[in-house]
Amino acid sequence: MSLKLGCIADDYTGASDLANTLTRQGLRTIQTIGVPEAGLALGEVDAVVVALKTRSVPAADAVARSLGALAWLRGEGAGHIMFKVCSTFDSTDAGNIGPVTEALAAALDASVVPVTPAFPETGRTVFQGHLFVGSRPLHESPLKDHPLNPMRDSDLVRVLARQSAQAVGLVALDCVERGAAAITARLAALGDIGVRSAIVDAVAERNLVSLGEAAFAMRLSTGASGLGLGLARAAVGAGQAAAVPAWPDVDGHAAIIAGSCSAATLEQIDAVEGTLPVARLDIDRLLGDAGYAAGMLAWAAERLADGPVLLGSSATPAVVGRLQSVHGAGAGARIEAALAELAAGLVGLGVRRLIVAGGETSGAVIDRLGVTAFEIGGEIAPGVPLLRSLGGEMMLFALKSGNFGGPGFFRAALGAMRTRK
Ligand SMILES: Nc1ncnc2c1ncn2[C@@H]1O[C@H](COP(=O)(O)OP(=O)(O)O)[C@@H](O)[C@H]1O
Ligand SMILES: O=C(O)[C@@H](O)C(=O)COP(=O)(O)O
Repeated sequence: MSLKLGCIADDYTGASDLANTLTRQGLRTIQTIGVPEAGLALGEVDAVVVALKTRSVPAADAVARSLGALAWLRGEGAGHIMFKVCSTFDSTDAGNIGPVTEALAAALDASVVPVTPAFPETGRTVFQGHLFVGSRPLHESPLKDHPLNPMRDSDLVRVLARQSAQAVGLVALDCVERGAAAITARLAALGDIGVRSAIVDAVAERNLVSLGEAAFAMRLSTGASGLGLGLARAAVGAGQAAAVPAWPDVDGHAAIIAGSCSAATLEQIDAVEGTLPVARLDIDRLLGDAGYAAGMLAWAAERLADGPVLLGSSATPAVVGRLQSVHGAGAGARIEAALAELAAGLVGLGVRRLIVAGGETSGAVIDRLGVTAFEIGGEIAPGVPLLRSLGGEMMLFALKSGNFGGPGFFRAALGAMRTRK
């Protein structure tokens, strides 16, 4: 069976966010972790989201892995390829959104690539090429303090140009409001003057539906879940019922691992403190004391039979800054690895329902646990679905983008996983 849509996501929470959007629009969607091993039975699916952990790796690695995913998706007959990036455009001047978009475009012989991180449902809108998070421009939002990709420029044409070899243009809102044909014409005109990728404004779902119609007729597009909504609408047509599977209960303990330092996650941790056991990890000891993690697992083991526990490295920008100056630029990757070991320890203690906060953190945890693919369940919060692992022992997951979800997210996720306490 040919795929209507083949997607390459630059992190695992982003992949589940997109898979959630496609599923809600009626596309039967599977999320795989990396390029699947030969022999994975895809079943009857319309879309596959290949999750990579390429947002913060060197650009050459991100390009090579993305091209590997592209080759596999083309082998499955994918009609349109979407490169899923963060709705806050998380990246550095060295990449990886520009280099990967250009490499995919070259491989597909695509003309101009439309690019938009707009996702109005979660407050991300793009106007005159400038990205807003809620009412604030990106560079004034909490993303300015991200531990790995601090976002200090809201002008996405400028941001993308700095990481692209070829010219970047803009499809402004006045054109987008005129609909799909106008967008197509503007992209063609930009292509004629040598532009190879273009930021597309979008402030409302209707803009994304128009863009999706224009983009679906092309070979490649780059964006966040809002673009996925538009593409899915073009693929299935409006009004398709979202299929939410009814899954049998999964036995086993429940736990939360938090590695995101985003403002939303910090608030979510505060919200459950006092209602369930919360361990705010001592990062100096986590990175420097070989016995510390075993001690934290013993702490969890004493409590899991009574209900969910949370272990988190999450900290405020001031604390993150101090830890980075003490432990160096590799602190984030080392913390991710330590959290992944803790997650494996928790699974060893019988945890089968696991919530992970943070995109890079989720990548490290899911890789460590060896999960290879997910089915998509009900939506817990915009951009965050319930996931069920495919193959191996069945577990339920929620991989939460650091910035997503309201203060009550963890309770909502535990409820969706049917935990009793
Ligand atoms: N206390 C801390 N100090 C410094 N870095 C941290 C701390 N806790 C977590 N990190 C790192 O910050 C990064 C958070 O990124 P990520 O997990 O993608 O979260 P988000 O979804 O909020 O972007 C990870 O590399 C993580 O290991
Ligand atoms: O598009 C989004 O905002 C998310 O899907 C996403 O990619 C978030 O990344 P993390 O904040 O690193 O989880």
